[in-house]
Amino acid sequence: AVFKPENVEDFYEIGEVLGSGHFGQVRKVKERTSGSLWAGKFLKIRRSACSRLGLDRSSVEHEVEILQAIQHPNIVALKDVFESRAEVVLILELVSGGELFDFIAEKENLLESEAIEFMKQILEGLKFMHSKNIAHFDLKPENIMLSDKVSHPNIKLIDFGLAHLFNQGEEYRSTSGTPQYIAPEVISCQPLSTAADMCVLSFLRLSGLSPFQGDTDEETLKNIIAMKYEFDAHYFNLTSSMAKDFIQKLLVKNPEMTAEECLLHPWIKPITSKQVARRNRSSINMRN
Ligand SMILES: Cc1ccnnc1
Repeated sequence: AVFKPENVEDFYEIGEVLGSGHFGQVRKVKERTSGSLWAGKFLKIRRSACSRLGLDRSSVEHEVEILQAIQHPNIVALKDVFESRAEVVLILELVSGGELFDFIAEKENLLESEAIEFMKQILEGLKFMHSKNIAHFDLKPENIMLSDKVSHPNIKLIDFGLAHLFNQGEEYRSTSGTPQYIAPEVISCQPLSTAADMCVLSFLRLSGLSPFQGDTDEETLKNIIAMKYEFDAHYFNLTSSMAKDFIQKLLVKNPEMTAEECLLHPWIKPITSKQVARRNRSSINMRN
């Protein structure tokens, strides 16, 4: 893919750092013509095959290809791509509501109705991605952001650096990801699928916890393989049985539900008014 060879600063005024990660930096940028605000993701590109620093260009092309393939209200939008000598800059939709993680952490009790609203939006984004045979593979609280700082923000999935587009019938193995949020099949090197995105998701949303958190990374990985987790009563005593049922159906080696099926689960899509009432009475203890 050819990216714009012009200098990004001719078109955008570079602002404050918003975040940084394995890839490089994300900075707030202002488009000079319109004054509109965006997020510039500055990726260092390897200059030579043997250098370890930076990303190789093909992985950046891959991330661009994936972002161009999925335009959805719950997935960060890609507007433009610039390339200079050693850097590629993705101009992304500015997501300024912070991480869902922090929003949840600040809450004493997250009402199940609030958790469900977040879950629904995440599932809509995942359902759309999975319908295009794309799995995120690095789904964790830091990569689930909120569109803006309002009372009912929209979910935006970001950072598709590890995402993968499945070609028909292709088997894909990867051991990248973040230890405490990795799905079991990733660690046991089984063929991956979009189900990996589903596995840890629900538990996280409800409690802001990684269900398998061990004292060290290998301890955590062992827990995941053993699928050893318990509903720590301290956190889940008030959670409705529907919510627990929802989690139990997902937090298994082969998650029983796809994103699409999750959206139909009674916890998310209540059938009767009684179910709605029961849900609104319960809340979820947040990790304190
Ligand atoms: C960190 C980030 C990424 C994408 N858009 N806005 C902010």
